[in-house]
Amino acid sequence: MGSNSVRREGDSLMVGLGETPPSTDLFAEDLFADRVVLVTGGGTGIGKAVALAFADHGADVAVVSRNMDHLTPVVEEIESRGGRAYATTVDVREYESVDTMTETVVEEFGGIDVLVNNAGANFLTPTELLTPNGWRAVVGTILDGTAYCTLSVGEHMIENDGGAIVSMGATNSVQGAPYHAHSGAGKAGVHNLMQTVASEWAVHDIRANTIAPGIIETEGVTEAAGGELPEEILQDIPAERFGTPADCVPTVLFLTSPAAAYVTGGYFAVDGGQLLASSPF
Ligand SMILES: CCCCCCCCC/C=C/C(=O)SCCNC(=O)CCNC(=O)[C@H](O)C(C)(C)COP(=O)(O)OP(=O)(O)OC[C@H]1O[C@@H](n2cnc3c(N)ncnc32)[C@H](O)[C@@H]1OP(=O)(O)O
Ligand SMILES: NC(=O)C1=CN([C@@H]2O[C@H](COP(=O)(O)OP(=O)(O)OC[C@H]3O[C@@H](n4cnc5c(N)ncnc54)[C@H](OP(=O)(O)O)[C@@H]3O)[C@@H](O)[C@H]2O)C=CC1
Repeated sequence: MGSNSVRREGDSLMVGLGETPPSTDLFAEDLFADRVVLVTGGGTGIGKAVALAFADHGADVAVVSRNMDHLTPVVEEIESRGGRAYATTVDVREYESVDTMTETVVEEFGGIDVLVNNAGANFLTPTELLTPNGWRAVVGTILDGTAYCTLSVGEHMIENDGGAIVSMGATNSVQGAPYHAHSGAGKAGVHNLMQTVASEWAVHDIRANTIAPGIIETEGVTEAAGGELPEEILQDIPAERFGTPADCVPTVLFLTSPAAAYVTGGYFAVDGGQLLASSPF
């Protein structure tokens, strides 16, 4: 436990910088009962943790991405826990593919109440070596993909009188950093898009927020970083550890639950303090 953690005798939960407890210790079991949740990129990393958590709190969960091999185990895991789940493939860079996905999920579950735009892509490269195709592969996934899913599912939410959207941004969207030209610009676009959607679609009872993970240990980010996350980065993270997918889960659940009924257009860093400037002294 860190020195700034608080624990009273007999408490099971810390309120300082500690390990994030499982969502089942934090939220009501039926928080998302009768709700349908769509998680893009829901077969791996953060998306997988989020999809499983929604199911643990009663939601019917659709997981979508390009590779069914990523999705099937998540469906099986949710079903083995007694939940309802569905998977279909999509390439979020293609609008037609996204629209088919939306129709398929609506047909399967009867609607979509929550959209989690989690599908993402990244690799680190000096900007002068970034090819147009490399730019498109990453920005197409992050920004076009988030926009396409938001437009397609949003149309459905407007018809159905409301919903909640959460998009995965990243801390690199507010602070440029070497080798992040495509990823940082794409994530900045995601943040701005969510603000616009929040302002326009409040009238339709739709909320939209952005979560900005810091560095969350997943296979995806480790590969994007070239195979290893350099330990030196920890010097810039006040929490003194990398994040885990479980650290991101409660913020996603909170923002898409009725507890956040007055929260829209926001930007929520889940980064162990990574965005804070270090002291020059
Ligand atoms: C330090 C800690 C920081 C840590 C970082 C801090 C956090 C940052 C915030 C974000 C973090 C994350 O998103 S982490 C999540 C990362 N997860 C993922 O990336 C999973 C999905 N990724 C993918 O599918 C692939 O990696 C990706 C390349 C993006 C897309 O695959 P595709 O099959 O569509 O594309 P490809 O045909 O392989 O490649 C398309 C073009 O991109 C180029 N390209 C591909 N990989 C390349 C590479 N490593 N370097 C240069 N260029 C590359 C290719 O040469 C092609 O260009 P041409 O040669 O010109 O044709
Ligand atoms: N881990 C980190 O440190 C950080 C992550 N993030 C963001 O969090 C989100 C999850 O990342 P993380 O869990 O780490 O990484 P992963 O690589 O595990 O997740 C990316 C997911 O996106 C899916 N995906 C990629 N391209 C497409 C596409 N074109 N169409 C549909 N699905 C696609 C992948 O599935 P498939 O291959 O089956 O298509 C995969 O499930 C991403 O948006 C990422 O940018 C933000 C900041 C930091």
